[in-house]
Amino acid sequence: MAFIEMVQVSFKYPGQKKTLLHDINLSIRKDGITALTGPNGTGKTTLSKLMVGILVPSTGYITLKGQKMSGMTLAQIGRWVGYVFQNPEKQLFCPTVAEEISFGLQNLELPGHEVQRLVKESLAYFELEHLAQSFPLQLSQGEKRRLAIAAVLALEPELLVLDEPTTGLDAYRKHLLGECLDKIVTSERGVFMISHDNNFIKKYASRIIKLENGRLTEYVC
Ligand SMILES: Nc1ncnc2c1ncn2[C@@H]1O[C@H](COP(=O)(O)OP(=O)(O)OP(=O)(O)O)[C@@H](O)[C@H]1O
Repeated sequence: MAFIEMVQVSFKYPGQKKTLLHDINLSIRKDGITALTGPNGTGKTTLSKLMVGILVPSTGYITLKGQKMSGMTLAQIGRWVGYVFQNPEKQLFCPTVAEEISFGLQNLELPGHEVQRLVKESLAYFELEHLAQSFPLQLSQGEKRRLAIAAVLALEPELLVLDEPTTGLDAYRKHLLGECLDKIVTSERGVFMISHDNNFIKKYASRIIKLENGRLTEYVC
């Protein structure tokens, strides 16, 4: 069964004349790394926001684990699907880097010592230990992106959706991110990423889809 299924989805922003996405049929399984690419402004971010319930289709419907997403709250969807925004500042809101990672874990009601262990592990993996007590919005762009990814990943979502995750990362950190995505896939979870980074896509994606003029095309890797 597909993890997320988009069926005949079309989308138009309120107040806009033009329909942005037309008759999208897309099945996302919980395996491998799917990359979504395509020209600027074609609606990739919009499509990803529909996939995670932030936006609602104008026509058509989306299912998550076989259930219609329209009947679910964002909190219910968020238990299974993690979303990392294109602009990491949109999701950083805590007073310190360490709290940014612990916030979601505390909401899962894990014991305190387990939260501390997971935060320490995340900080070490994303090389943010020296910034643990810093104010997130004062970090560099690359550090903010690493923190946004770390905070979502710590929650171990079954599907991780990332919008342009390599922006602001140097070659070494892209390599670490790629390894991390590979690890997610080997633990039977899935990754869906929007990216213009062709080298990164070629190296890590197992499936590439392209959005152009509001319609999807699929390429076999
Ligand atoms: N809230 C909104 N209201 C109206 N129009 C919007 C809104 N958000 C995005 N758009 C428009 O929808 C179109 C698609 O935007 P979107 O960000 O989904 O494209 P994208 O393919 O992800 O672009 P990029 O590659 O530049 O990130 C753009 O023309 C954008 O201006």
